[in-house]
Amino acid sequence: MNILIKNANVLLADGKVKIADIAIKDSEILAVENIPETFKAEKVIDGTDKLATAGFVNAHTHVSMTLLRSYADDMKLMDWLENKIWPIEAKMKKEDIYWGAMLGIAEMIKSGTTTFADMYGDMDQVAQACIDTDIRAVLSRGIIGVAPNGNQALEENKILFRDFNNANDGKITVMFGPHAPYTCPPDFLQKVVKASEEYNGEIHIHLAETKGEVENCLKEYGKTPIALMEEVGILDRGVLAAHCVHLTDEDIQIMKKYNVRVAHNPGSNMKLASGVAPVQQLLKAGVCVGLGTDGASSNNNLDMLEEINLATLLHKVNTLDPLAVPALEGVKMGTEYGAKAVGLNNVGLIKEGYKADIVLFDMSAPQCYPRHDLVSLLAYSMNGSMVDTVLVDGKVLLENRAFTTIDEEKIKYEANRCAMNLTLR
Ligand SMILES: CSC[C@H]1O[C@@H](n2cnc3c(O)ncnc32)[C@H](O)[C@@H]1O
Ligand SMILES: [Zn+2]
Repeated sequence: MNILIKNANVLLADGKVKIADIAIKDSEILAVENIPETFKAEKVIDGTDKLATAGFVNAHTHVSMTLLRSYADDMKLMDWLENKIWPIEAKMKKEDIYWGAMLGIAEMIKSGTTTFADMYGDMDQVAQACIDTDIRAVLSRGIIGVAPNGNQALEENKILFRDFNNANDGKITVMFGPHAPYTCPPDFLQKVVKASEEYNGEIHIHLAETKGEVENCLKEYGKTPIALMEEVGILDRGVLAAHCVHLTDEDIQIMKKYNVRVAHNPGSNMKLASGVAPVQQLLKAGVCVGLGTDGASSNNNLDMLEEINLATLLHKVNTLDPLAVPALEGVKMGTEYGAKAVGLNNVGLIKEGYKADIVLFDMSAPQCYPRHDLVSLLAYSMNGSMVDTVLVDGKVLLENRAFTTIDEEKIKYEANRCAMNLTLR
């Protein structure tokens, strides 16, 4: 379908905001500003008083964990995982994964996210939710190598790859998802490397999230998690690494050498008291850093604009440098860099030839005045509930804050029913 977005404040690829039109042909942006006279729109969207940005890329989440939102708070990572999360996840059925994913996807679309990278079990259900909502996603089957079903989980990741890589008109891609070095020992990770070579798939993994993880890794293997991944061959495969909080200077050099892409999760790292990732050093070293929410049980929402805001603030207070992660850098981490981090080259910018994944923010609220600097307003003043219109792959999924294709009330009802049943099992 040909769509014309008219007269919007457009955040352009050079970081400047200009009033412009955007022409969309099928799934792609045909032109920005200089629209060909021959372009005939079948639908016109009025962008007056709206800010148009590329859709946010949530570079690391576990979307079905929306069912566990507010279930276990104020705990450290391993206590949270071992004593609350893993026991209840063991009771989750396919239906729970599906409706948890539908709820999370609805929340993400409504707050401007158009792509997410996910790692969980029963990923065929998450893939189905992506197909039913038409969001873009990079899916991996989370694999706990030390669990009795570790080998089976790896087989399921292969099946996920076969069934869903490039599915839904290319909107779904698949990676391999070994959970972490502390749940996947080196001999198991070598099997993952082999599978990723066989399928030509990249790897999504949690790395160096807590001090305890790094200390244990040094004790057991004499190497940091990053150095261990280099030794095992994981880094040769193309890696999306979640967290990367506790890094040495040598780790950062290794990450740069192998082009490891980072999903920084400031909200989750703060809530689980994991620490502050060295984002300024990573960016300075030329490492690609995107942003993620992590799951809704450690955040506790999937609002990427909040994550952008947290990233811009956290690194200033941590380094005592007001120039740490400026507004535009935060927005790029949530869009352009996030897209690269999850392995998508034509996503994350409003630019000719890029995928038409576009968000229009309603700028009518009092906190959008005065308009000295719209990027500043986006990073420091606005919030996800100002999202008015969302397009993914040139299709309008949200218009006037309402879904065009999915039933929000049904999703909330079913997800709540699943969550309540789950706690009774
Ligand atoms: C095996 S599927 C993925 C697995 O990861 C768990 N998880 C959620 N958040 C985190 C985190 O911050 N660090 C490590 N693991 C996390 C999730 O509950 C699933 O069990
Ligand atoms: Zn995670």
